[in-house]
Amino acid sequence: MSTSAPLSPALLSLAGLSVSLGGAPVVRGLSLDVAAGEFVGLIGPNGAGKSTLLRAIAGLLPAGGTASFRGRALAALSASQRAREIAYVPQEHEIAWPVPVETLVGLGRTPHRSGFAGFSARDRQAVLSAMERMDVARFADRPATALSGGEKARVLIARALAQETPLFLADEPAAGLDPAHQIALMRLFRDLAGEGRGVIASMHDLGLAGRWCTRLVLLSAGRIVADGLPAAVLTPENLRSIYGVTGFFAEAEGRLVVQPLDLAGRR
Ligand SMILES: Nc1ncnc2c1ncn2[C@@H]1O[C@H](COP(=O)(O)OP(=O)(O)OP(=O)(O)O)[C@@H](O)[C@H]1O
Repeated sequence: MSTSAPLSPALLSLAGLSVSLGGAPVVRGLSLDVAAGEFVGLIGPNGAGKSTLLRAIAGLLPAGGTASFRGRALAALSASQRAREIAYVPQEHEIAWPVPVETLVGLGRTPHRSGFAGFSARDRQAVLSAMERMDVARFADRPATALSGGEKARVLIARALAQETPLFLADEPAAGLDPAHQIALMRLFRDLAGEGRGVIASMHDLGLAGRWCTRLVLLSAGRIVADGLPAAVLTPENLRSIYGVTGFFAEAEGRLVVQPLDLAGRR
């Protein structure tokens, strides 16, 4: 029997993960491995459990089953150990205090700093690089509350990037961004995956998901109903049965183009 190791060992392994909210099961016995180098788009209709799953992986919700990171139980990691491994960008872009953008992005370095030590050259470089990658460096001194919705979203992604974690989780990160910044974000996530990190992002824009993710995981009612290459997941049948829509499918520049067209069953 062959015992050769898999080519890409999993960064994240979920087995039988379950989460209940308000007494109701929302994520139901979900198993999933995500390897370094993958940009996974988590897709599915409203209420499918995407945010709940991301929040459970980030350690913000108690979950049943097992979740491990590079073979270690996530539950055994301290909050700061976990924050050095996994960054999470929430769906809400609320910023409570008028702190300068650079200070807010600098909070992403907290898990790497000890006590009240100042910022190291490495910390400053990580903050600057994250602000540049998210095109917010020109706002560095501006209060983070004095930004547009999309700019705030980019600042919060920059804060998570500054964490420099092997795994990056983002809940609908493309929502509210203009097309150029959406595509720049998709390119960034592909680059992070190319650097050997793992990215899991929930997405409603099936066009972006189909075109840029290396893999799609389709959730419905808390369960995975399809998992694989974008073209294998975004099929006419899955669009109809899971989303209740018809779609236009094509290929451009070697990658999938998907555009939802109408409610299924309408003429
Ligand atoms: N605190 C709560 N108590 C009870 N049910 C909840 C609670 N929070 C969320 N839910 C339910 O859990 C289900 C999954 O919610 P979740 O936010 O994970 O879905 P989602 O796939 O991210 O949806 P969306 O695309 O709308 O963001 C929904 O049916 C939601 O109503």
